[in-house]
Amino acid sequence: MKYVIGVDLGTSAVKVLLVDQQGQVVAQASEDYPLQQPEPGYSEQNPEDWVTGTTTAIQQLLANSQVKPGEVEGISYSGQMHGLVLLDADQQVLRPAILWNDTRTTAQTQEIMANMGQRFIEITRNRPLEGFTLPKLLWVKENEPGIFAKAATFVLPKDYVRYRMTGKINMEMSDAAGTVMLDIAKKQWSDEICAAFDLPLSLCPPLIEATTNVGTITPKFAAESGLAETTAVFGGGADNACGAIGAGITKPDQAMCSIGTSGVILTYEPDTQVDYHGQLHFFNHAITDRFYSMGVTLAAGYSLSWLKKTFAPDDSFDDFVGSAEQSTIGAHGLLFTPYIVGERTPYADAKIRGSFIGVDGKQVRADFIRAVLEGIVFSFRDILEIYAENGKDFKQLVSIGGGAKSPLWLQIQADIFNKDIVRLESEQGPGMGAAMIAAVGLGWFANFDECVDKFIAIKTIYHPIAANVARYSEFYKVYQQVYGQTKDLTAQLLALEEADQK
Ligand SMILES: Nc1ncnc2c1ncn2[C@@H]1O[C@H](COP(=O)(O)OP(=O)(O)O)[C@@H](O)[C@H]1O
Ligand SMILES: O=C(CO)[C@@H](O)[C@H](O)COP(=O)(O)O
Repeated sequence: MKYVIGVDLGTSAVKVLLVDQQGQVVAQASEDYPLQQPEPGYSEQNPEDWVTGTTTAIQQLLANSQVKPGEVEGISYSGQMHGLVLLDADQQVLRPAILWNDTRTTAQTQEIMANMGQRFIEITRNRPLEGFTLPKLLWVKENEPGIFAKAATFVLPKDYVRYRMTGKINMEMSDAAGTVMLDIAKKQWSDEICAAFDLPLSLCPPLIEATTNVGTITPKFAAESGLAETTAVFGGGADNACGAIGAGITKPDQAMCSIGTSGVILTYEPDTQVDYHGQLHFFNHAITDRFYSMGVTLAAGYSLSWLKKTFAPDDSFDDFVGSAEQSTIGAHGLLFTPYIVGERTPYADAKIRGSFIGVDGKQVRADFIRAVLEGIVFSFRDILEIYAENGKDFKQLVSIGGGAKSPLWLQIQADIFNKDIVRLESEQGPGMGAAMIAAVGLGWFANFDECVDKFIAIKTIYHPIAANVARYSEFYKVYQQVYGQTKDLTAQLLALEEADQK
């Protein structure tokens, strides 16, 4: 038998999948790691935790499956995007990684627009948001000059893990797009952007495609993980690009809804013709020479995890989420906005914070859980509205990520979007996408479409219920007003809190 491994380097955990040639998940394992938030708006992880977690998860995977290491023909990766890993000339990590949901870089995003303006958007096809990598590099340059002076190169989270498994430093294209230092149409580092911010081009590592075979596992990593030294290693992709492949989003008019730590509505783009003027993110796909656009809710699964950790740490996730059945549509008049770490789409606003609106003495815990589930999906509806304004209407969305485990949440998606929601056999889209990259890289399939036909299977389709759709559209009208009416209030509260921390 022959197998591939997909490594999904998420924000909350690394998840590894062992997949056979029929696309069956033979075994899976995962390892959690911590997130450090030393100051408001900061979000960091220790790259060593990713390597240790991946090593342990692979050991468990091989032990659980009884598969012989030599039968694992290939391995590839899906990685949380944008995180800055700075390396010195000896490839040593210089500081903790600054993650995608770290919003300390508002000043640098403003600097970028002031310096390059529209030209920046033309090259990168994105606005310079706090989460992207370039503002993080500039933050280190300005605030930690001693560290920056030692930096020889930088990589992204999954590229670092791949380096530790192979000894080769590269950056893969779909992730490189999320640095906003790439000319995404030319697929080259932008010397214009590097020059504008006085960054040496030598900082930017060599680019590879998702399916590029970068070599095999080093003897050291083989000894630590139990993998064979013969296993071929492929570039991998940004987690949303991999999620799209794992959800079978390989053609126009298909769309995905992902609830991981962040939340994403994404569609495939065949070329660079469409222009969302930076309102949506626009990146190179893990499918060579193709693209995707997406809107991002910064705290989707994270809002729910925060609620559970804070108020019900001992409940199981299934029980906690399931208890929202005891509430009703609109959570007895309670609305939640999921801006608990700021927002990206449709409001590029690092200072906004979340709200519960309509708190009433009659409400119970189930209403608060329900309001959080609904508020997250309302924020996705905001993204779908941008697509609709640009003439894109999707018949159905494929739902993936940890949030797709909940039948209640899937029905809420169908009702708030008024669209069919597809649940797949495996909700682990990014990990499956990573395994599919290895399968295509190995030549098991001529292209991703062939691999999708073999590997992806629908489990259930959730259809919108007309009465629920009508009721939710009334609540959505109120939800749409909350951002404007809470923006100043939450900014004042944040300023008071920040002053208190100093
Ligand atoms: N049983 C469940 N039902 C609904 N949502 C869940 C469940 N378990 C976890 N989640 C949500 O899934 C999120 C994690 O999803 P995952 O795709 O693993 O994220 P990441 O890739 O960012 O680590 C959590 O933040 C949580 O809100
Ligand atoms: O910043 C983005 C996309 O631009 C996030 O989607 C990250 O890529 C993290 O993903 P998850 O950990 O939520 O899967």
